[in-house]
Amino acid sequence: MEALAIGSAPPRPPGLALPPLTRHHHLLLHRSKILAPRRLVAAAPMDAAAAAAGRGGPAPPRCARAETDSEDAVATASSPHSAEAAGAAEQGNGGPAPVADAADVEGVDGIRIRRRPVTGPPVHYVGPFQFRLENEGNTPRNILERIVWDKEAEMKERRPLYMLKGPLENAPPVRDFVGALKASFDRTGLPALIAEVKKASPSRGVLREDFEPVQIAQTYEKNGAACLSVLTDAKYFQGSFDYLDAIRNAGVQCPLLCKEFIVDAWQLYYARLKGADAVLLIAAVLPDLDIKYMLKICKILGMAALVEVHDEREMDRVLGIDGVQLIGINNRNLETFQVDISNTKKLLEGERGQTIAQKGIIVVGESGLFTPDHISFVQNAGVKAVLVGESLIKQEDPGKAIAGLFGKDISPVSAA
Ligand SMILES: O=C(O)c1ccccc1NCC(=O)[C@H](O)[C@H](O)COP(=O)(O)O
Repeated sequence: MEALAIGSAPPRPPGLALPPLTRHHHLLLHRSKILAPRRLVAAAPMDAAAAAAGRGGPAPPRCARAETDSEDAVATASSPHSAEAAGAAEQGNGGPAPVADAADVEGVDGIRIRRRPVTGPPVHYVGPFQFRLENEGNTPRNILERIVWDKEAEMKERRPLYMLKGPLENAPPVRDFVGALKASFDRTGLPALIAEVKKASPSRGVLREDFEPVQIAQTYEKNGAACLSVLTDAKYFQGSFDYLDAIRNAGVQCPLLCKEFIVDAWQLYYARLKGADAVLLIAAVLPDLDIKYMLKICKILGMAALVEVHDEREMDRVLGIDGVQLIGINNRNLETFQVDISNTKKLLEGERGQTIAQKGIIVVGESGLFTPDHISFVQNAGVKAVLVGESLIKQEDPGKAIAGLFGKDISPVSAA
């Protein structure tokens, strides 16, 4: 592993040498006056002194910059190429914030998820209450956007990066995630299994009440999983970063994917620190420059990156990025939650499939795989690996369920 580019002394050591993204400058992008459709969504008692003085109480803490500019709704996006302008805006020396339409953001960066909640119209004060109006600007458009907005808020609470330096030096050695997938495919002739340690999900609620992550990981490994995917998001998936080191410390050898909603390079370092061998980068969430930047950090840390796409546009973006080894095609529609495994086939047809083959990229079919027919279908479409959660985790013994999913025993013992 290359030396980590992390310095040692607070508050921001020169050796930290992280590219600008870690500071997450957020470019003001959207000067929207669109207030409709309006809906009252929140009421909170106003600051008593302010009420007595006949003025509004303190503005909610969210998105402070926007609160100071109450006429403007702002959408923000995080990307290195926006950093310069946003940095100037943050320091108050850049004049008016650059203005662009939310649609332009998608057009330029290709991301579908707005990267920070816009605030919409100002708070209204009525007597001792303050009201916030719900509009398209301050309401997540889908579950992924909601998760990502919460994740960005979560990031504000994180420990500073320099505090990870010491523990990172003692992180367990990285395991070869891509190598394990290839070895499994060569051994079985079937898509390598990334089995997901997943207690709950936004679409299905709690999947397994008696959730013992270590036991589940052990039975997955014993029954032929090549790698494991560990959900670390607490709020929506009831996951935990602690599951990563718990599973490793229990002696499980399968490389581990940290299944997180990554919006900040800090999460990459933390994932490694907790024992991850790979991370998920979601193209709907991350602009190309962020993906490139994060791929570089993954390389420095020795981790693999599974870059996830949902549609042709995201696939084309990702195919334009050098150094991508693994592409995950997610069959779950983010708006409706419906899974349609023909999405995998659609995205691998024609020129895209050829480019993927030429580049030697391994494609992972993700979500909604329940039967041997499903596995055959995505294998015929061109995947070399599958990421499976629900159909295994809901079974009494999730490990034994692997043979049912593949239509045969794929455990290493069966091959011996
Ligand atoms: O699983 C969800 O409900 C979900 C909702 C919003 C964003 C992501 C979501 N899932 C993450 C995944 O990618 C799946 O856990 C993974 O592909 C396994 O899917 P499945 O086999 O269908 O459990």
